[in-house]
Amino acid sequence: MSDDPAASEAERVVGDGASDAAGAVAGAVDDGAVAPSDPDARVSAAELAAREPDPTTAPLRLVDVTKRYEGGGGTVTALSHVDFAVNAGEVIAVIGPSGSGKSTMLNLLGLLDDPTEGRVELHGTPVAGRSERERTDVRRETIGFVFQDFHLIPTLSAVENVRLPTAFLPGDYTDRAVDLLERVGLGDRLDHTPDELSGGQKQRVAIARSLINEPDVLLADEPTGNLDRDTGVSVLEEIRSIARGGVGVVAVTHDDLVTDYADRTVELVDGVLEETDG
Ligand SMILES: Nc1ncnc2c1ncn2[C@@H]1O[C@H](COP(=O)(O)OP(=O)(O)OP(=O)(O)O)[C@@H](O)[C@H]1O
Repeated sequence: MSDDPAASEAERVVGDGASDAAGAVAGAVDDGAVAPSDPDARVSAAELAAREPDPTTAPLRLVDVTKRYEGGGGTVTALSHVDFAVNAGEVIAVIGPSGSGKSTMLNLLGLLDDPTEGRVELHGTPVAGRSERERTDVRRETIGFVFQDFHLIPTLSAVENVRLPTAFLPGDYTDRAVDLLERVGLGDRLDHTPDELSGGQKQRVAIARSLINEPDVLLADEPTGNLDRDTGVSVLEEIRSIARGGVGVVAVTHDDLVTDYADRTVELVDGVLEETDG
């Protein structure tokens, strides 16, 4: 971690990995239709991904994961034998009542905590056994984070916020940050600070920032929690478009709007994961 609070915030929420994000994001506008020559066979990329998920290549996967917390009040089983794979191109909503294990699941997917039993796999490779440094690197290279309250640095402009995770890397990522902001419709707000942006615009900046490392998976914690319905819709359209570009998205939510936009919804009930019809 850096002593610079702005850089530390960037490390906390997105890490500093970098490769060519712009190309992937530029390609994320297609809505995923394939096989156009046969309309009856037309199917979205997400449907394809969801239809035949290959666990051995899923970007991120929980395998028979149980998570227990030991505390003053005894043992709490927050997750029980959870199997879950995030496939490229799909948006998955995770719902469930308070205390059902959603945050615990998101922390495990974000490699921020370890399961008590079972394993977390990245592209078929277990995460366990990696050093903290390796884990941090792999998190930065693989996973983007989006939060309900955006986690933007108030003193920095939109461009500076987006390129912040690359602060420790050689080279200048300004052009890429600009590309990403244009991609999310903020090409005319590049120099605005967060307090000069609407809630939806702030979330778009946060989404652009989450993509600067070209992640395979986007983990979103209540991404529409602070947005009105119309703004939520436009942010969800953006998230779905990003997924169609090949990113797997997991959104923990209480918002029915998110489940409307999800390709599938899973529900946690007392730490047990169930697939729903939604
Ligand atoms: N560090 C901890 N120590 C002990 N128990 C914990 C800890 N973190 C979570 N728990 C317990 O694990 C269970 C799952 O918590 P979690 O935060 O994952 O639920 P949640 O579904 O995200 O809830 P909410 O919707 O209210 O945020 C709860 O019973 C909670 O009290």
